[in-house]
Amino acid sequence: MLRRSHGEVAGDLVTTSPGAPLMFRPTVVQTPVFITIIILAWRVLRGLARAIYRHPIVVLVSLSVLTVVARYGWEWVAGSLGTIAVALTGWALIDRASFARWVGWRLLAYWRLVRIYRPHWQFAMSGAGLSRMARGLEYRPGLVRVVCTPVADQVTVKMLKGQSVADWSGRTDHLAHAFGSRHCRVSVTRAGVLRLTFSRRDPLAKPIAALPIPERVLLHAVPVGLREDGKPWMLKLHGTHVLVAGATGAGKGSILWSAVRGLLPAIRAGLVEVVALDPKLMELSYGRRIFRRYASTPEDCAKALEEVVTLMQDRAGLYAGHHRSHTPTIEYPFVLVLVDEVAFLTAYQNDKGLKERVKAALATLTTQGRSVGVGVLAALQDPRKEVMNIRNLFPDRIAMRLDESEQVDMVLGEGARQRGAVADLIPRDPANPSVGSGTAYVRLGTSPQPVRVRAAYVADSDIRDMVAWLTNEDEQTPADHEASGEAA
Ligand SMILES: Nc1ncnc2c1ncn2[C@@H]1O[C@H](COP(=O)(O)OP(=O)(O)OP(=O)(O)O)[C@@H](O)[C@H]1O
Repeated sequence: MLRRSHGEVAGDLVTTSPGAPLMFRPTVVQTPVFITIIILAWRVLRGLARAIYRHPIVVLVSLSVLTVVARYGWEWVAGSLGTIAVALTGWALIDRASFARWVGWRLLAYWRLVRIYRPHWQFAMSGAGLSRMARGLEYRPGLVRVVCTPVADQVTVKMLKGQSVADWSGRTDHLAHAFGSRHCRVSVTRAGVLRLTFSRRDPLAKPIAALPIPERVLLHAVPVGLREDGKPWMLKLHGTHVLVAGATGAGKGSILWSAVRGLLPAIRAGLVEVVALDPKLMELSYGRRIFRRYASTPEDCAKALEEVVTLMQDRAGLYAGHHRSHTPTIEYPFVLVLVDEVAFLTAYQNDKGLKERVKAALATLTTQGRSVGVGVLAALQDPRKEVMNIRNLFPDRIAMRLDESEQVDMVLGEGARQRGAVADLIPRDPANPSVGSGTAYVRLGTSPQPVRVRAAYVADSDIRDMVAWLTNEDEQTPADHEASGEAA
């Protein structure tokens, strides 16, 4: 039987504070030995079951090794392990990619789990203020699993009840340093479960050379660079409008030119037409032969925009009651309006009448152009409302290097900087313009979390090659690209 001895006032405790409460010794319950044994046995069994569930391969291999040792001796085990090592080395040499996918990254993930994440989890959680104390016990978020990709570790975490994503996204700096990484990113996988992405290697550290001209053009996924997870960064151009904001020298030109490069086969096939507005007379003039229409003076830019508005309205009239969306054809191609430094036309323009014409045309295109196959891709240095009051009409926005931290939320929306879009911290080196240039933060359609990306750098020689490729009739006929110029 359980024996109870009652709590009593701890008379031997001395306190100097007059208002101190009385201290009680807790009730002591003496547990019989057999109950203690049952509890211990239950814990051992539960631990074993958990080990088998969590690490079935490790348990299976250990049991197999022990069985072989018991039956045939150590020589057999050494021989088998040697054979397995030779087979794995051969696999790695013959097909590195499949070896990495099935074995390499899994082994690395296990190694990092037991060497880095598990040993440091308790201190990292309490240091970052993400564990909770209740009734003398510490409750920690659960470390569910670790997956390694070529560039990062993805750690799945079960949040404590009552925690929010904001609790975690405000602690990314603490977490990154606790686990020896430079960046940590938080994303939600399902209710109560988060994925922390710790980068091990930065695929965006070095400039990316111009991407190859694609064989097939998908207007909702034009390759323009790389994402921080090492995957291609695809830009949606059809059915949306894109605003690129970045300080001078941020590399806005590389996004504009990478987009044009990715569209080239469809331009050659006549399925896409580009109208380029280049009020600074610098960025786009080099490849003007690629564009259906090129304008540089403010008057000509306003005219070009109004021409596209007319085309858009004609199409809207034709489509009314027949189509609800646009599919590019040679007769009705997708029209991309490319604007370098849009504020030159909408804010810094002296001629008030011209300024209003440009603003009205841009507002009309960005509100009505999407469903009839007209898109706007505009670059801008200063994202403040006074400079660009129609920035919210651009559904997709890209924040390149910005001068002030407040500008990040102006571009990507409220809270984007807090969620990790530190566009104001993109490095710059006046002595080496390629440092950090082309790097940006974007929000992909599937998640509100900003993702770091870098556009490929399209040099002048690449633009020359693009013009030559476009005008070289021998290489491929436009018909070859008709099927590949399919749209969103
Ligand atoms: N993607 C990139 N990768 C590496 N370096 C780049 C990239 N884009 C641009 N650069 C470097 O940065 C310099 C400035 O780029 P760019 O002229 O495109 O900037 P910008 O944002 O258009 O500036 P501005 O608004 O002053 O015209 C380039 O000359 C080049 O050296």
